[in-house]
Amino acid sequence: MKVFLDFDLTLYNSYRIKAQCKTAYFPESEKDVIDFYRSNTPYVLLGSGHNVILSKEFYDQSFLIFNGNFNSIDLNKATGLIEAEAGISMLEISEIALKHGLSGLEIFYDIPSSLGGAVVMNAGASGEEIKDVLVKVRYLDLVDMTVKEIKKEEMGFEYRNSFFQRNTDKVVLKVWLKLNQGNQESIRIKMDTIKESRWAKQPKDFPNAGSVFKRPSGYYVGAIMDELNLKGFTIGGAKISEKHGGFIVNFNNAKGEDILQIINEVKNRVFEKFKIDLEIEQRII
Ligand SMILES: NC(=O)C1=CN([C@@H]2O[C@H](COP(=O)(O)OP(=O)(O)OC[C@H]3O[C@@H](n4cnc5c(N)ncnc54)[C@H](OP(=O)(O)O)[C@@H]3O)[C@@H](O)[C@H]2O)C=CC1
Ligand SMILES: C=C(O[C@H]1[C@H](O)[C@@H](CO)O[C@H](OP(=O)(O)OP(=O)(O)OC[C@H]2O[C@@H](n3ccc(=O)[nH]c3=O)[C@H](O)[C@@H]2O)[C@@H]1NC(C)=O)C(=O)O
Repeated sequence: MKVFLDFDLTLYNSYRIKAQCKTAYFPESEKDVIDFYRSNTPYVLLGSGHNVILSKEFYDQSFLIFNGNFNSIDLNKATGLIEAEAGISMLEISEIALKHGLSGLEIFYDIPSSLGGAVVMNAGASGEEIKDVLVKVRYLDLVDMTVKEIKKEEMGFEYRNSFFQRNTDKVVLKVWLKLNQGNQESIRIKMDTIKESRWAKQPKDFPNAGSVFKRPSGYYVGAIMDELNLKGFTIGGAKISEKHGGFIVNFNNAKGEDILQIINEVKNRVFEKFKIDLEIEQRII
């Protein structure tokens, strides 16, 4: 396992917020992950850092960062079963599925995430979610430091919610997925089409971490921002994207605090006008 002291986290969070941690660990195997939890507390876990707001400039905690490592994968083309470690990126795994003519991960081609992070929050787009292809998960239970397995049916998946979202003392180590035999050309077309439509709608020009809030029942956050005239609303180096109101972008050296202040203001104004209590999707660290 690689270990770094006084580690700069700027390139490890997709908002590109400048922050440092005292120690950063990059595991390469399940043993590395378990060893880390045996010897280090308190801690922060980052998959690929695409769903976090770093609220502090310096962290005393140790960071365990997967960042595309801890990514071994086994694939059985005949059965469509994939067994992969939690650190693999969804981009990599969707490209491997494509190469083997397996369908089911096309939407994840453009969802920046680790496999573990995607399972934790039941990531999805275009009406599909990771739960649709999930079979089971192997995880480290920090309560008794044992490794356990849980089947999809026992994970109580909901929109952007899962057993792991509700139990943050469990660490996803390995994931089993079941894909369908497909046609390589159709898989490629679906991947490209979804990516194209997302790039047309979402801000890709400034660092961001996707949707800030969950969709409130019966509403779209972007449409609410239009109605409240909040697009472009700026605090410090952060602003609500003019392109998609559901995103906050870092356009000029934003601090985590800038993003949190925008969130606060948006929550207040939305509650005032619509009596909706917006729920944050991103993790504040
Ligand atoms: N649809 C879209 O376009 C986008 C979606 N996203 C979503 O955001 C998420 C980003 O994933 P990722 O970048 O990996 O997440 P992050 O690295 O941003 O981690 C976010 C939190 O998830 C938890 N977590 C991550 N990995 C694990 C794991 N292996 N086991 C247990 N908990 C874990 C940790 O919380 P804790 O330790 O507190 O449990 C962590 O603080 C995905 O769900 C992705 O789909 C992000 C951007 C755009
Ligand atoms: C980006 C994420 O996921 C995204 C995912 O990519 C897209 C596409 O499937 O659907 C969700 O966004 P979303 O609810 O904003 O959906 P979109 O399809 O982008 O927009 C919904 C509707 O709002 C309208 N809209 C959008 C933006 C805007 O500024 N104004 C506006 O009116 C659009 O025209 C559309 O009719 C996911 N977000 C959540 C929280 O559910 C993420 O989770 O980080």
